[in-house]
Amino acid sequence: MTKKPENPGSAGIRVLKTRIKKKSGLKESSRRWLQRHINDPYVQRSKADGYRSRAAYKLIEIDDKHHLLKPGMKVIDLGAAPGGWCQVAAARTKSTAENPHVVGIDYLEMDAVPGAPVLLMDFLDPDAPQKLAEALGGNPDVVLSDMAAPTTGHKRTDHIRTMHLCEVAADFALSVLKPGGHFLAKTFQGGAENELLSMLKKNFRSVHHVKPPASRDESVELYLLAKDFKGREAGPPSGGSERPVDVSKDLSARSDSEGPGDAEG
Ligand SMILES: C[S@@+](CC[C@H](N)C(=O)[O-])C[C@H]1O[C@@H](n2cnc3c(N)ncnc32)[C@H](O)[C@@H]1O
Repeated sequence: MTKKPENPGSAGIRVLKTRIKKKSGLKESSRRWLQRHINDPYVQRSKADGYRSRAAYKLIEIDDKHHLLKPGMKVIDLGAAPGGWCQVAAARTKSTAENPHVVGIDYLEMDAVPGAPVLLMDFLDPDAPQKLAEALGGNPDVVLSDMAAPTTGHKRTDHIRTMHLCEVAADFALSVLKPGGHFLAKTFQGGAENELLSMLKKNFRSVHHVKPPASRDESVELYLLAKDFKGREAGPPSGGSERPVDVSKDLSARSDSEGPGDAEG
């Protein structure tokens, strides 16, 4: 009888476990992080299912509930590496290597995902919007952003940087989305995001926060989901008179579970 080949994911987890044992010099906090990572059921599942990241399940869970991705849709994935969201978006929109309609961008190199070419560049580079439009060959139906700024260890700084990425992503979505399109972006709880929410509410028919089960309870991470873009003829993105938005009301109104704590990567 032939021996069943070992799942490459299980091998990876075994290597990590050995490293934790061997690296007695590892800082306690890093040891705890690694231990939590390898014991995480989503990490184990992602290895078994062939996903590049546990983050893939966040998009799967959000899409299962809110129905954003459909076959044939054009999708832009901001902050794509290592590629979990690209894999999910390509599979659900039926984007293929021959006819790709999912395009990602990240400044970190990653292995190619069939059906989802990824631009190796900083999204904050002024040329990025043009390059993304060229690579996609038209306007997207969905703009996804899982971008997170590299952590500095200073929570406030990390928070401000990631919120800035979310705001730039929202401006981009407003300038490229097709009418009826959707925008999903990582954000953090407790930020001064009234202005952003107000701008999204003017331009989309439904805006709320979601916290998929795969997003760790102890993480301040949340996703902003803006559905059904009204279209650019609805007026300039931040034009008109602004009305104050009660963020706490918005958070409690969302349908998914939530939990306070640190940001997750
Ligand atoms: C949480 S990871 C994304 C995980 C991804 N959704 C997945 O499923 O594999 C965040 C990514 O955002 C990228 N990122 C952060 N700032 C960026 C920027 N200015 N331009 C491009 N990518 C950026 C990081 O390099 C990182 O790979």
